Amino acid sequence: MTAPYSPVYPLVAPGRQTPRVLSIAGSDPSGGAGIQADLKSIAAHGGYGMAAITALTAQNTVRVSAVHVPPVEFLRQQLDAISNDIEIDAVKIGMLGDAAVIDEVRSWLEKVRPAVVVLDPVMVATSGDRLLRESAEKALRSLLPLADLLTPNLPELAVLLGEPEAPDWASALDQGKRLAAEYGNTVLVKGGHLAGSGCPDALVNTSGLLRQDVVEIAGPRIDTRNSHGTGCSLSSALATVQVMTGDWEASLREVKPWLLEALRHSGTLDVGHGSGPVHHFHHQQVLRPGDFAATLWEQARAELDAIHGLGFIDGLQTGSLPEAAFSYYLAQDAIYLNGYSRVLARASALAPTEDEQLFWAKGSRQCLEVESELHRNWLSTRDVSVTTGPVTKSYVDHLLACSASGSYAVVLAAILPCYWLYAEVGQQLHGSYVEAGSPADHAYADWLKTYADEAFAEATRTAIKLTDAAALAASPTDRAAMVEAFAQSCRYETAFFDAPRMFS
Ligand SMILES: Nc1ncnc2c1ncn2[C@@H]1O[C@H](COP(=O)(O)OP(=O)(O)OP(=O)(O)O)[C@@H](O)[C@H]1O
Ligand SMILES: Cc1ncc(COP(=O)(O)O)c(N)n1
Repeated sequence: MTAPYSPVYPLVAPGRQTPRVLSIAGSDPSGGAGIQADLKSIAAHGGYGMAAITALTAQNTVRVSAVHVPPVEFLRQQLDAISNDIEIDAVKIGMLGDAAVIDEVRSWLEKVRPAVVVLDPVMVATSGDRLLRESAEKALRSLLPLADLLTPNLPELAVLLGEPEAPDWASALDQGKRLAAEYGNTVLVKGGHLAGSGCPDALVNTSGLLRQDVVEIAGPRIDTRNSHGTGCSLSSALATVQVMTGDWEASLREVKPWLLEALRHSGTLDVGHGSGPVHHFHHQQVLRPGDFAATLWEQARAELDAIHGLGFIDGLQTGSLPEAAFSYYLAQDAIYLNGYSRVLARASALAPTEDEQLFWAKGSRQCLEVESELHRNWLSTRDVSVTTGPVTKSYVDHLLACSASGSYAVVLAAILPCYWLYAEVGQQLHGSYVEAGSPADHAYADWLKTYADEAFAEATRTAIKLTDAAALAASPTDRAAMVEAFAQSCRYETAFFDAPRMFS
């Protein structure tokens, strides 16, 4: 008899695609903590969120002004309504309020036995207001054995052990080990309440469930006061991801970087005057027209500062630039324009509309016209080498590589700095020449006059607009490649202006 076929490697990833996650917690009407944070966090990790409300709070980012705990019979009705109909993959428990609520949740857990239970033993809000009656702390301890993962912050860890709060990370880990051993589950020790530049978290389990008793995951401390709801968001995210990975360490490794970004982007939400919420959906931000160009401009501006600090630009402005340096620059520019023209032609070939196709084709043609103009009017009268310089070669190679392997959007991002930085530098140089009274005896007067070309400024505005529009239509991966291609071209622009320094 042949053995039933079983694949060597699972063809389908383990775990559910859309975990059904229930939050049993309090309501925060300001949306930063409690069930509101849990539902956002569950959704942000691809779960289907549900919520049974234990308590209603009146709170905002500054304080909790009132707490109302509805009759526990109603909590039982909520929990039964859910579990009588829906299979629950994971439960996250947050604010419980009082001992009667705890007892109700315990008897429901004993009956339903969900596969994943994460208990965040919420006691005191970030604002300092109590969310669990002191008299209920003993009852809370009786709930701990029913959880797979406990996520106390340092003051809560201390209360659960009946000890003073850990003064440092080493003692916190020690307390975590004792709590894990006492209740036979995994404890997440969180570094949020400690000082220092790092903010570590550690999973602790003393019964061999993890690869070692303490698995620490380091992380930076984000400089923000917006930490309202981090504990809620973290515990519900872990419950969700655990259904998919079945491994606490893998889950924490996925969730922690997300939480860090959620903290980093919290300021953009601009919610409240106190400790604001984190940005749960920072990774799904909608890009509006102009946003991407604004991001690129931040990079370009930094590069412009570098360009304006170059001896070449100063020499061109004052007229003190050695003739040999200027000639070298012109010769390299002519070589560059030939390669650049080919890349613009590639953009034209990839363009999604006829207008765009025409725009880039026109640009490509103009490059060749400017190249021959450089030879006719400037280079024919000078004794200058026509060898391709190293910077010119690298810059053109970078552009050709982007045009060979990149999408339309990436090609545009690589092309753009030549328009944008050149237009900005040109405007500035021309402006200071005019400000100085347009001196006719300036060594580079004829050249500086060419910089005031409004047609080129207009073409630059169009190139920026088209790149921004291409970014809106691009995938996040392509957008990241655009940023990289743009940054690289910016660096080459600076290097290009700096290359003639060997003649100075
Ligand atoms: N400033 C910060 N920078 C980076 N991570 C942080 C910061 N503050 C908190 N965290 C992280 O947020 C999570 C929650 O940690 P914390 O110790 O603040 O728990 P908590 O007090 O239960 O949260 P809450 O503020 O919601 O009550 C942990 O993963 C912690 O590392
Ligand atoms: C309903 C509810 N649940 C939990 C918290 C704790 O969150 P934080 O400590 O960030 O205030 C809260 N403030 N409100």
